[in-house]
Amino acid sequence: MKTFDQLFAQLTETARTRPEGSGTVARLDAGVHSIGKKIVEEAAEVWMAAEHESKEQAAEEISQLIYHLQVMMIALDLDLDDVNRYL
Ligand SMILES: N=c1c2ncn([C@@H]3O[C@H](COP(=O)(O)OP(=O)(O)OP(=O)(O)O)[C@@H](O)[C@H]3O)c2ncn1[C@@H]1O[C@H](COP(=O)(O)O)[C@@H](O)[C@H]1O
Repeated sequence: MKTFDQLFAQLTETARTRPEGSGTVARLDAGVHSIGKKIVEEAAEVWMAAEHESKEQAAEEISQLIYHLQVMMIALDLDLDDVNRYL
């Protein structure tokens, strides 16, 4: 289990060190267009799970959406403060 900030720190480090086999590195290399499509897909899965599936499944889909949003943040070279200032 990890928090939002801990995941962001991990993904930032992954982007810096580029370990072999990392899905995050592959997503970053695929670029903003590809990451954006994945965000839209995961957002739809959150919606469907919220309406038609269990709370547990909705929570899992929400976690995946958060992951892809963080990948987009890193692709755009945004850090947590860049986003937090609008919360
Ligand atoms: N939290 C996540 C996470 N959430 C979602 N995903 C990815 O997003 C996909 C979303 O699931 P889908 O049901 O859409 O699966 P899919 O249709 O097969 O997706 P595609 O792989 O085809 O895009 C998952 O299969 C993962 O590839 C994640 N990948 C990684 N993480 C975290 O990121 C860390 C670093 O990951 P790596 O870079 O892969 O080492 C990991 O330790 C995890 O903690």
